[in-house]
Amino acid sequence: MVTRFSSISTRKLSNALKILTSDKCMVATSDYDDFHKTVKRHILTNVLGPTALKRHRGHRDTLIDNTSKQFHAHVKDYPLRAVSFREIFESELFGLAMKEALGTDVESIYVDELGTTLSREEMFRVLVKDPMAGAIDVDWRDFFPYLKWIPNKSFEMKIQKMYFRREALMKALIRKHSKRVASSEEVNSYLNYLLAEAKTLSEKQVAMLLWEVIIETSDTTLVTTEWAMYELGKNPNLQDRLYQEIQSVCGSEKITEEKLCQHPYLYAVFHETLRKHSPVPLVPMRYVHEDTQLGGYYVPSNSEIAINIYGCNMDEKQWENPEDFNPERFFDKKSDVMDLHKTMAFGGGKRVCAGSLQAMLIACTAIGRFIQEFEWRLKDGEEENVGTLGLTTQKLHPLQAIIKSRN
Ligand code: HEM
Repeated sequence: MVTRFSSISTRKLSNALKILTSDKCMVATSDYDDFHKTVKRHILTNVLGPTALKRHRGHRDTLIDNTSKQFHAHVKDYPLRAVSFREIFESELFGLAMKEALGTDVESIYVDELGTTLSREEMFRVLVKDPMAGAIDVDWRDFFPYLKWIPNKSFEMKIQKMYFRREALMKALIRKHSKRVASSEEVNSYLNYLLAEAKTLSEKQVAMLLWEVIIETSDTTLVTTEWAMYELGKNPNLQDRLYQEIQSVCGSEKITEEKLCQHPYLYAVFHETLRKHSPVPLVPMRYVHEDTQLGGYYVPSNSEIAINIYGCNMDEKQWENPEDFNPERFFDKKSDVMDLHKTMAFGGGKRVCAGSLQAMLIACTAIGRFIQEFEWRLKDGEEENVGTLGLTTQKLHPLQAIIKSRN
């Protein structure tokens, strides 16, 4: 399975397929070689570390403003019709991802290898939707390893085609935007940084690193924010409590990233969403280099073990009534903006998620703004729609909510 994709990010994805479910929370030696250290440094320096996040602040504000504008337009045009939250927010997140990776949102592009022009929607499918679906696509031979010799041509061709299209598109995007860099337009992007600072990387590696930012920015933050809005739409009391907090801190001003630290209840909603709907339910396999004793277990060297985040976050011994959505369990007036690891949602250790701060900034500001400006109620029948789909715990049925402008 690992050979279906060959990237840092898809290593993460494909590893997750070799699932070893366990009701124990296990942590062991993770694979952490020089290449991995270097690329993690690059992504933190240019995209996800605190200084880089300051540089991309304008893009995040645009994302929230654009989403809010579209919700207002929806309320004006169709006050009684449910809004499709995902359609709007997903597209704005993709725009942010493209700006961080390439310096600009891209409306369409001609791809030589495919002999066609791809629209923004098609790019989203090739770069985000298809790889997420492909990562969990089932090859029946995985269940019967002794039948591996039987060809499964249609499956292999599907995966290869997906891979080819993604590579071709990334190549086209890089070619086009490298020209802008060469013509010395002032562009603040990961592509510029990699071309200038990471000269030892191959073209393929640059494409992989850029794609990693695009897929990761577009998916998990959407999953978290959509589940939070579902829970708040379902629980008017929790929604009111959050609204009161925002009103008392912000009054008539809009909630911003600077003000987040004055909103302990908003943080509590965020953490509780990560606990109950952990977007990445399984952390990539850890490779054990040495014989190890761990939580009373003997773990021999050369084994691979998985961490079941969902299991940890829904463990009855750790959490009272784990099925309940109850932000109170995280409510702490002294809560710290950096306190992102109250749940296991971002993994842990050297391989801990590099994008946790960005995810927190976007999800909390978005949840805060959407509650500040609208009252949310689930569309009839929506409450039962709690199924998930995919490698991350994306809502199977995109959230449908009736929203009412508060002013
Ligand atoms: C709520 C949102 C998110 C959740 C729950 C999440 C969760 C995770 C988890 C569980 C891991 C594996 C950690 C481990 O192995 O211990 C991971 C890795 C990673 N995440 Fe996130 N993530 C989120 C958002 C993001 C965003 C927005 C980005 C950036 C664009 C990002 C970039 C990464 C990267 C680069 C890694 C690999 C780190 C490494 O291998 O050292 N994540 N994430």
